[in-house]
Amino acid sequence: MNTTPGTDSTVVVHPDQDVLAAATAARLLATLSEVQARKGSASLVLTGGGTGIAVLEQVRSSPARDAVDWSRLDVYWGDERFVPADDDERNEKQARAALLDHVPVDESRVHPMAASDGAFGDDPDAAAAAYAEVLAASARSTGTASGSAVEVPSFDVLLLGLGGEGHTASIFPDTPAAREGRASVVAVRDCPKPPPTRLSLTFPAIRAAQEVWLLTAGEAKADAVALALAGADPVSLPVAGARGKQRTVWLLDKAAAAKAQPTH
Ligand SMILES: O=C1O[C@H](COP(=O)(O)O)[C@@H](O)[C@H](O)[C@H]1O
Repeated sequence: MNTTPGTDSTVVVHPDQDVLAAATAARLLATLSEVQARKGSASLVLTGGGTGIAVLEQVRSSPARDAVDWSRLDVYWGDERFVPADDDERNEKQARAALLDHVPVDESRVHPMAASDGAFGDDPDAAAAAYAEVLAASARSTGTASGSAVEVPSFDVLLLGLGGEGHTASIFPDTPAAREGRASVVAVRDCPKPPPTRLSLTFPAIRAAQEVWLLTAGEAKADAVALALAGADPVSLPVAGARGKQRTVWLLDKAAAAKAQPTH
């Protein structure tokens, strides 16, 4: 199926989660190496979640892994669980175990969000403000995304997962984060999915990315996918509000795509 819910949106459906993860890893390696060939370096925003981490594991084991020059890649996160640095729930910890500890990234170009036992202590608002400043500083050195409402880099590829209730990054339905229009990063409390306290990019930051890729698998996501592709309100279904400046690509398995309406 290949639907076009917005001008440059594409839906790609794979038979199952294993094929989805392997094909998305190949797509990611090809895209990042092409961006590096064109611009010299590339930037990637990582997601947590089952499919996002499975993609990183597939990148790690790919024979084409070194098509990307890992030392010329800036790495950011779209959201983080605000827990101690060594907590297994941390998106950074999972991404490092899946990929980043196994490739020669330049640590000065890897930009994790703070942990709850880090420099800002147990203050998620201070941690969010600090990450906004990290993004603003990167934007000042590499160029702010044109037309962006917030000062963030023009991310080349931004990966997102989604929850069955419609959250993406850590923007949950009907929350202040879903209405945020000025900040690039916010603290999120009382999340319905644990852990309850998180940090998240906002819609203006997500929409500064050139390409947004929405990755998900399984029938538990099918209703949210179908509603988003049908044009749901992003406040009540945040994943409907995630889009890239150039492209928005939905990368799904059959079960997650099962309720979506193809346009051709
Ligand atoms: O908590 C989170 O969940 C979502 C989706 O995860 P999944 O395991 O249901 O696919 C993820 O996108 C987000 O980054 C993460 O913090």
